[in-house]
Amino acid sequence: MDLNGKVALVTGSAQGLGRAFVEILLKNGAKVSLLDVNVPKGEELKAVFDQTYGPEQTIFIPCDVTSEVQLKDAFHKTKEKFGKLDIVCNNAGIANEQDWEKTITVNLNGVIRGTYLAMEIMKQQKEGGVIVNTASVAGLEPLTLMPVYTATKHGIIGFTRAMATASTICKSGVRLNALCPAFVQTNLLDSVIDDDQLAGVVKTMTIDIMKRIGPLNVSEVAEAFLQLVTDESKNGAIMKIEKQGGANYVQFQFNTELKTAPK
Ligand SMILES: NC(=O)C1=CN([C@@H]2O[C@H](COP(=O)(O)OP(=O)(O)OC[C@H]3O[C@@H](n4cnc5c(N)ncnc54)[C@H](O)[C@@H]3O)[C@@H](O)[C@H]2O)C=CC1
Ligand SMILES: CCC(=O)/C=C/C=C\C[C@@H](O)/C=C/C=C/C=C\[C@@H](O)CCCC(=O)O
Repeated sequence: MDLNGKVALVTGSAQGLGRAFVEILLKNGAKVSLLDVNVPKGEELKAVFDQTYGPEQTIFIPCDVTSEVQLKDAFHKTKEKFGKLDIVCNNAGIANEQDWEKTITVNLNGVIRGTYLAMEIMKQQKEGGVIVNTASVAGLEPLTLMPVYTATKHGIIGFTRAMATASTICKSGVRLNALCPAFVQTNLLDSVIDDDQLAGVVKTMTIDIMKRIGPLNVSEVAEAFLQLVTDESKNGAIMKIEKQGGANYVQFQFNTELKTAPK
């Protein structure tokens, strides 16, 4: 997929991975709708992008992905402003095991709602579209310290794979993928490490692991994101990216017996 003239929407785009995803989309010629609950940071970033890419290439929409009204409105405003929607990245996420219900509503409900809103628009477009949901390695292997965060990321992967299969069966023209980074140097990672609520011995163990495998930087993950967005042959693929191992597609074991029609 050539990104020139394409229209994208990224949630959680005011900083961290979301900001990096927006930047690589802009660099490749796309117009981008930035959604974030952090309005000052979002407006500040919009001003930066206006300088580099011109005011017409982006729009910033204050949006809390846990609000159905706000998310619907943001998708509507994006379609109204740019006329179409080709790429959606449901990226907004938090790691808060104390307020675990909020973690579920942001990380899982927000991705599910964003996916459905994107499908509604894209399936009516001749050119379809692509949805990339930001999961995590924690969606493939549990994080001892963050069981609820782990559950949300496992949920994103299962949901995305199911939607991708349904999209193929219905010939909707929409591709769906999930991106699973290992540790990435962002505010989220810093907040987890600095969280003194986390258990001592397990925290030390996990931080040792983090130091050993090394955090990725956001631009490394953004390159993997771009690969998923532009490769039109990969509907349903789940991509894992680690500091040492780089980016690889995850192989899942299918129980073929489950796939045969009932006797
Ligand atoms: N940092 C890491 O080690 C990894 C992060 N991830 C995932 O990447 C995604 C982005 O995380 P980071 O860039 O690391 O975090 P970050 O904290 O640097 O950025 C997250 C952005 O999402 C926004 N946000 C949070 N709640 C929101 C809500 N309810 N509505 C709208 N926006 C909201 C924040 O304001 C912030 O701008 C998350 O889904 C996270 O789970 C996945 C693997 C590793
Ligand atoms: C306190 C340490 C921690 O859990 C940090 C989490 C930070 C970011 C969120 C997440 O998206 C990153 C996950 C990265 C996982 C990488 C490798 C895992 O296999 C480590 C498993 C460590 C464990 O058993 O807890």
